[in-house]
Amino acid sequence: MTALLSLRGVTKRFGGLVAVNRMDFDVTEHQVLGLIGPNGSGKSTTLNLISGAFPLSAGSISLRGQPITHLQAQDIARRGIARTFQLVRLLPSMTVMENVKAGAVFGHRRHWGHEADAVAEAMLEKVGMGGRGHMTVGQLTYIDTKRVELARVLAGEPRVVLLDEWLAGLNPTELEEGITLIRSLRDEGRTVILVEHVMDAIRSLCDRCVVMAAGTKIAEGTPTEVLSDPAVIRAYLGDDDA
Ligand SMILES: Nc1ncnc2c1ncn2[C@@H]1O[C@H](COP(=O)(O)OP(=O)(O)OP(=O)(O)O)[C@@H](O)[C@H]1O
Repeated sequence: MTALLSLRGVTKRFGGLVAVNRMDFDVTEHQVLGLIGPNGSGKSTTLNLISGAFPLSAGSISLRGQPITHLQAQDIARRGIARTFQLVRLLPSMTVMENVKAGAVFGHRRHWGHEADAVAEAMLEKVGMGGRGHMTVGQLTYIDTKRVELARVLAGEPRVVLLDEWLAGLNPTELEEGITLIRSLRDEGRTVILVEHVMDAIRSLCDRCVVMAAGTKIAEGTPTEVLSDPAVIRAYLGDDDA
């Protein structure tokens, strides 16, 4: 299958620290790729490189064979790559509806006026926040801020959705709902890259996984393959415990 998104030799240095070291991987259409690894292994930085938040130190990233390596974050979003953040980023002075509409206006497929309203309503409904568009961000619970952030991302109709620990901190019922929601994104044709520590979610959602440790890819395969790989187990447990 042809790659939708490809990373080749992607490297990010912060001073003397190599946070991401020559990462190579492909994601195809309709795929959920799990990007996993211990804390500090470079997963969020990899998402930041894909979404254009940070410039690459070396390597290249392409979307449908077109280089996006040197594009600004807003241009990458316009091409159809959108992300959520580990620490949810919503505009606190705006209502839920206004936040989601911003996603519709500035996303991949731009919607204006009534059309933006309709898209925002539909996305709020999709994430279980229907009818709550009038609320302010300050009134929301933690899980609801996550839902609204996802609605904002989806309102831009991205082809590739980058989820940075979107399932973290959810209770078991919310987790089930979250997993169902992410699965529905793939079913409607989107490609998802999931940075996640919740292994049940990785097992039930991901077609493939890339495992990082200390900035480097140490394994790639199905969740079952990588989670039984001794190098992966060692990376999670540490050498002393393995
Ligand atoms: N803006 C930055 N400036 C300097 N160092 C950074 C920056 N962002 C990340 N790092 C460092 O890069 C390394 C990789 O961090 P990153 O957040 O990508 O890891 P992660 O795998 O997402 O971790 P976690 O699972 O804990 O979120 C860490 O050593 C981190 O301290």
